[in-house]
Amino acid sequence: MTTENLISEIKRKQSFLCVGLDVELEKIPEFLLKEEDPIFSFNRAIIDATHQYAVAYKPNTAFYEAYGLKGWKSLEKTINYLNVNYPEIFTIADAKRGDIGNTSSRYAKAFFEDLGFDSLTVAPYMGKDSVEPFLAFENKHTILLALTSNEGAFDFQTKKVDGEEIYKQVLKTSKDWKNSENLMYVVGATKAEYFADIRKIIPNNFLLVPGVGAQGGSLQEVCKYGLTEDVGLLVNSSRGIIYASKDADFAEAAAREAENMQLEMKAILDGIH
Ligand SMILES: O=C(O)c1cc(=O)[nH]c(=O)n1[C@@H]1O[C@H](COP(=O)(O)O)[C@@H](O)[C@H]1O
Repeated sequence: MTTENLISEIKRKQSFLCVGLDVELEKIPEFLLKEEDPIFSFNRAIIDATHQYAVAYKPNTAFYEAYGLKGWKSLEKTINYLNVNYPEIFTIADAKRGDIGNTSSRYAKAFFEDLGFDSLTVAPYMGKDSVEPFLAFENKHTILLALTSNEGAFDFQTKKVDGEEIYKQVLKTSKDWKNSENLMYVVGATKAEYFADIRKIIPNNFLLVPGVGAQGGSLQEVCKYGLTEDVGLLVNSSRGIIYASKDADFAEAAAREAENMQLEMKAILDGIH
């Protein structure tokens, strides 16, 4: 998907919500366990109920890999379901990959070509030659970890090297990589006070912002400095939406949570235009 398509979908839906599909069998309604593929059945119901409020879905592959071959099948069925039924939706494989060049090329082929995701999360730690193989794919997006939502972000990302924080060096250095127009960045919602500085370095790139909902980040705070003219944000919530209820009404409950977030987003967008 092109960035222009993503932006027009955000404007059409008045939403920059990304729903995280982080599925654990222990957390889904018990009656679904009788289905042939409970994870896919759960995802299909969540997607059907929430798609009008969301512009993106983000399965984190850990939750599928944890169930071996069966889990990978559920992931494949989920991305196919999205691509066939909701081609206007932006899809994110959250797998946090990145390795030496020829290995990164294989990861890129797996997620962009074989599975058909629009984007993939990638760790910047191994540098330019580990990320450029992902950037080589046209109309596919590489979402580089910049400043993550967890406590451990302070172990390395905010440390200064040669007078500048490492996360800022990630933002600045990656701008010079080949096909850097295909870059988006992860910035945690729990780090809202950093958004103003981040926008000084990358005024226009899309940011994937996890950490609202279960991790306690604030949508309002993120938007204060994170929004751009083209919105420029995809705000993710996983557990806060998909586990709103463990009963028969789980999909309706998820839809209510997604709608609440969409309405809050619409109000913010109305306020700035
Ligand atoms: O790359 C991510 O999506 C990510 C980066 C980050 O800094 N923090 C973070 O929580 N995530 C992911 O975003 C999702 C957050 O889920 P909830 O806390 O349940 O909304 C999980 O899939 C995390 O792996």
